[in-house]
Amino acid sequence: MPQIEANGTLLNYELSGPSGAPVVVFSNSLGTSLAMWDPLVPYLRGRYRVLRYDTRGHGASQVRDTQIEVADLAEDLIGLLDALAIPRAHVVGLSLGGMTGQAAASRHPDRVISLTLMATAAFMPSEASWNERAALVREKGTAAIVEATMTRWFTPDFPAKSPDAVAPVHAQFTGTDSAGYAVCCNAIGRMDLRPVLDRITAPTLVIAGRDDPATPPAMAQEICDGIRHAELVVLPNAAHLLSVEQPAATAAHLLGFLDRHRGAPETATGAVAFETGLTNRKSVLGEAHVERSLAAASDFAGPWQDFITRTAWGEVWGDPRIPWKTRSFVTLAMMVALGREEEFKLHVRPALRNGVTVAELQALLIQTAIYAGVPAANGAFRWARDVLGDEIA
Ligand SMILES: O=C(O)CC1=CCC(=O)O1
Repeated sequence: MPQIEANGTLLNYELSGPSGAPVVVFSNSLGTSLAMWDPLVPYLRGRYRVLRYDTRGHGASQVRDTQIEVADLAEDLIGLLDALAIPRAHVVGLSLGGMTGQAAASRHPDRVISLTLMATAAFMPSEASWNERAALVREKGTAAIVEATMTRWFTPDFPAKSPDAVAPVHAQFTGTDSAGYAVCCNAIGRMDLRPVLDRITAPTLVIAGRDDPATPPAMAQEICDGIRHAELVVLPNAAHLLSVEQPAATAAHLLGFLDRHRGAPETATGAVAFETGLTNRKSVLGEAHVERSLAAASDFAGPWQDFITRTAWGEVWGDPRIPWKTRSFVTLAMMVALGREEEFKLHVRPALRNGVTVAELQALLIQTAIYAGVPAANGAFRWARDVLGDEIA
């Protein structure tokens, strides 16, 4: 993943999605990385251009062991938009990321199309307790507090029920640099964003986890009360890391909100440059496959590759009115109905990358039996097994 200098700090970031679509920038929580958004991002693929980055001192971004304030983290976010020549974006942040979002939206209202604040607070006392936590982590590392943290971040039954969702978060936490974590704790301890909330003009969605002991719904209500155009959603069966514990519900609220404040015309993309199509094609089908296809194209097939890249991948997959997850469903269903084994197999893994789950794939193939016939569905189950093997057992 690339690094870029933003506000004097090297930030690790990832930018993907149709180049004409509005940008949604995601800011992570304390002790995680941009990978914390993995369960949520597939819901947006193809409909929005997703920018995620590691907060400084986290993930693969630069660690700077100097005193900072939450305002500095906000300037990092704005600096990242500057460095990538993005004039305005939808800003989404969870916990520390939500504090960064509040600070960014109050300091730079003209850069924020909309603001989504998840499991966060404008004020989180006490300073002394944050300084104690910072000192403990400096001395013993994040591993010393990881179990207590996971207890706050997820509802009691979730880790046993969904170990695959919790394991990456656990690893991100223990992999976080001690100094990077500690300076952010000190900044949270000193933070009080309550007096600047009324400077936020962007429409704001605040999402709280009903069972979050770290930033309970009362803190979300306090934010809502301070912002002019804010709406509150309290998610059941969710603690602090609500986008990991309840990705589908979180995505439904987020997408509904973003779509209402989209900030881009709802029109087809029309003629687009080859480069735009190439970006989408690689993003969906994978870089290696696309490079192989282009390299294998002779003088005879070259113009065909060019046509497919510009039209199928630029104009059609690049039209943000239909999310890539939906396009994957439709493509797979059409390939079953037409009996196109090669193209079906090509689209199975991209569909999973676009957020289709194995359970949804199974349901889709059963549905094809109704509309395309039992033999077609029968073949498709075999093709899916050929591609996914043990993964679908
Ligand atoms: O560490 C926690 O449990 C709560 C928290 C505060 C800021 C953040 O990002 O997480």
